Amino acid sequence: MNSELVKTKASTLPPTLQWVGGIDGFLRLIDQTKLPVEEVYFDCNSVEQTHDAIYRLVVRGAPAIGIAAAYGVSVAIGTAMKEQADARKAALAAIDYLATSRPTAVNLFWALDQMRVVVNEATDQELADRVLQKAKAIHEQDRQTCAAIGQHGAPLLNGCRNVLTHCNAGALAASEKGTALAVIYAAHELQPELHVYADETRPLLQGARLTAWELARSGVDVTVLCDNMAASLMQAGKVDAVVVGADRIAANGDAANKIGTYPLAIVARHHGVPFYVAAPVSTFDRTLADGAGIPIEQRDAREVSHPYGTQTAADGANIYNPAFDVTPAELITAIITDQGIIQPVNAANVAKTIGLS
Ligand SMILES: CSC[C@H]1O[C@H](OP(=O)(O)O)[C@H](O)[C@@H]1O
Repeated sequence: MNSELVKTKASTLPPTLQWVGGIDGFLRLIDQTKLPVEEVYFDCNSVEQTHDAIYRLVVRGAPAIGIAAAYGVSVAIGTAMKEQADARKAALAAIDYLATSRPTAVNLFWALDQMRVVVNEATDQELADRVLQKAKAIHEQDRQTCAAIGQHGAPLLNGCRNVLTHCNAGALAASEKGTALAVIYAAHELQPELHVYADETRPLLQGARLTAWELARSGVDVTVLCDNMAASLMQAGKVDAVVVGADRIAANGDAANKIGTYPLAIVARHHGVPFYVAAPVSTFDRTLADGAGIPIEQRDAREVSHPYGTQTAADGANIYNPAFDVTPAELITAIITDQGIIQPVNAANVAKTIGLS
């Protein structure tokens, strides 16, 4: 996409996900596998299409896949009604099926657990309507959550000129604004000169493709760099802070995020650069004492060996493709949540901020 086209684009972003119609409606997603070159939509008219959209990262990012899965339960009920099948049975089967789409982001399971409660409580007559209303409520709650994360986090970037981020934790990873980018958007409103370095984030390039697209469309000055360039940038004193998202945070503050986050935290600590994680309370997994138990998604080898269909790894080579890594709490300066700032990052402060339940 040429820079002129980007400059003429509206600063508002298209909705990451939206429900179209009533209880017999469908879930419409912007197809993130096509961005930034094509702005096209992927409609989920079945639970299988919803599961596929989550697995293929048509929709991605911890909050967004939770919201998509919630709507996926409504899609399953709509299908059952059309087929005159047992809608409650279909909804419960959809919840179990959608839980198999991706293992790391706890928001997926947090959302599905809430949907299961509604499905079990609703009468037959109110089932379809109540499930859809719950999915919409989770969607709306996330809008508020992202805004709160932005407001809590912006002051931490006071005086920062250059902020580095990894992957995409923006509007495309949530309902709108996102988590790490919500902080950046809020800081940018106060400091229009704020500049962002976006790690391209191999192998799927969420930073180059999605974060740069969001920020450029939103009028935030952004520079894309290869992941292996971040260390020398910090060594040169060109990074004032790092802000990233998270997919699952253990009770002691250990945080799973896109692969490549952990080395970024090490380098940031070595160079005295503040390292912030931004995440809603729904990203915390209270059942895990530390990050050792966080399931790490292993993805298809071809994402590494044949990026975008072009073979780059030699035949006969094995491929290692974990989608996430875990950054220990002691390397995180603060966790920015919708309920406030966790700093220093330890189990006591996590429990105080997110509550124990
Ligand atoms: C706001 S959560 C975003 C989080 O999710 C991304 O992973 P993926 O693109 O595989 O869904 C990445 O870890 C982001 O930080």
